[in-house]
Amino acid sequence: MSTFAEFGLEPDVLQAIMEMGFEEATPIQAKAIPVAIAGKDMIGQAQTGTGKTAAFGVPLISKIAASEDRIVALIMAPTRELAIQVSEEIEKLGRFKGLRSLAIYGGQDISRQIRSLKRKPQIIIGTPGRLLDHINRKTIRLDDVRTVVLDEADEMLDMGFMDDIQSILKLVPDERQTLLFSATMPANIQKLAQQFLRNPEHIAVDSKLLSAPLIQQFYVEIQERMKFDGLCRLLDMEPPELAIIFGRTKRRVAELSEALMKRGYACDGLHGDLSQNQRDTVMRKFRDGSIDVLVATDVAARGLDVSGVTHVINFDLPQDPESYVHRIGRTGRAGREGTAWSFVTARETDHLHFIEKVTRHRITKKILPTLSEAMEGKQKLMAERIMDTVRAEEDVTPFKWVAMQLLEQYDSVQLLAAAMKLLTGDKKDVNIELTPEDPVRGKKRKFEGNRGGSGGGYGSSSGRRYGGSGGSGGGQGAWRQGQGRSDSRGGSSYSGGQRKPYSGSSNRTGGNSSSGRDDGGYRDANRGGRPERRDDSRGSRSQSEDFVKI
Ligand SMILES: Nc1ncnc2c1ncn2[C@@H]1O[C@H](COP(=O)(O)OP(=O)(O)OP(=O)(O)O)[C@@H](O)[C@H]1O
Ligand SMILES: [Mg+2]
Repeated sequence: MSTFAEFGLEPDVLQAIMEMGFEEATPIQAKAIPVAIAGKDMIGQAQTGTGKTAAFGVPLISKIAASEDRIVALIMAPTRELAIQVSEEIEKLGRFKGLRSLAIYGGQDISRQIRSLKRKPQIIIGTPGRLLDHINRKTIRLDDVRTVVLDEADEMLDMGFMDDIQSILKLVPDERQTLLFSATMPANIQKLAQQFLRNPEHIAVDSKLLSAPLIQQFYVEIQERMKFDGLCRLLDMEPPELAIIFGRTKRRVAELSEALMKRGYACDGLHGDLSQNQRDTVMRKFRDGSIDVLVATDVAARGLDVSGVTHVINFDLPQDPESYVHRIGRTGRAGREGTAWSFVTARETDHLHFIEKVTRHRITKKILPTLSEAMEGKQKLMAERIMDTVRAEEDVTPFKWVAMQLLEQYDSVQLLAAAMKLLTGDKKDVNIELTPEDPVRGKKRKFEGNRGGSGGGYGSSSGRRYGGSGGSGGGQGAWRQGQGRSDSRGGSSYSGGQRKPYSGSSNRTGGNSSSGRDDGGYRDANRGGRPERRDDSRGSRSQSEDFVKI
């Protein structure tokens, strides 16, 4: 099973899939779509970045009639950014059917959402806190819901949404289909599944491998106070196309992004203390390439799909192995390659080995690049940019006269070197001091990973590897995105990153996550700093278009 046509989808849905540039189904899609179309409950597990959204999105869209004027499908996701992203994918999938969907999340003006609800969307994609808010206000009724999807269900539980999810699910008729998706399935998910899924089919791809071959994983042993300079060296040596740097706490993220800006990097921070407007702006800047470095708490660890992320750097090690997998899974998506670096202090080496053990992946130790290696990397990049401009025969006429004058007076090498120094925006002399973080202390718990599949059991799936040697259905795991989705962002300043065209083989998986996130209430997973606050429901507005006709 490899092409979407084989699922017997209606032409409107097939056309949408083609326009999105999907040529072949990914392995999880190949397995999950027929089961979901058959109406069965399902627990779907596959590595990060392998198309789980469409795996539930395609069957969901297929089942809804455009004439429907009630809410018939409900998708729950842990964070606002994820709710928005999933709703965008659902919107694309349903475009030609003329369905309506609406993202409902905290931090956005509720009366605006209420107005949008009057347009009778058939599909709601929401974070649990705000959903419950609407249910209590009777602005959302779930009486007609026939399909429920829990995306990143383990994370929602981790964030303390169990009660909210239970309250919501109790209001959905029993005669429904429930689908649960994540890259990782820790033990607590079983509880939820037992309670709310009926004879679920366990669909897993490569469940034995929690590793991610398309993501190169490295770690550096480093002292806490050396981390910042180490980070700058890494960014200089291997200039990313886009990079996400994870910090443990909101304070950490705020300090770090400010420090990087001071040193001349195009970066911004994302954490739960920002208003929805600010969060939207940061994400937009990252997606369109006006910044290349996003510093974030775990609010960005789950599900976020930004094409062109070549590097993930764990400035602070995450608390859970699952979180590690989800974090690094922000790169190496849709068959592309990526690189993950983790900073590990001496007292955290045991924790790193625990992560290695759970993810069953060796993380290679590396030594930080020296100052001159880092400088060389940066200079190479500058040279490339200059050469690109020359090769592209860009019009530099207005600069030529002054250039000639300068060349008459000064040595050409001296001149070019000075110009490059200016171009690199090097601000190494800016003094930066970050508040130190305590070393991470792993939760003492037994990891159940994704081996906990009851019944059908995840392990029983043959663990077919797609791409590489294994091939998926049509061979060589050739699923990839065509032109339908932009994967190069115009105007991005970097070209030195190592984004490579899709090359197949990929296996990865994830776990749950730790620190701060979204949605309602508080959550204390951030040691050594203020915990990230979840702030779903009440609050500011968002400028993003929240209602999409699909
Ligand atoms: N069949 C396909 N062919 C090519 N690209 C695809 C296909 N299906 C999905 N994609 C793309 O792959 C990327 C990752 O998809 P998605 O976000 O659904 O992954 P995921 O499995 O949910 O990852 P995560 O575990 O991080 O949430 C997206 O950009 C999506 O558009
Ligand atoms: Mg996902």
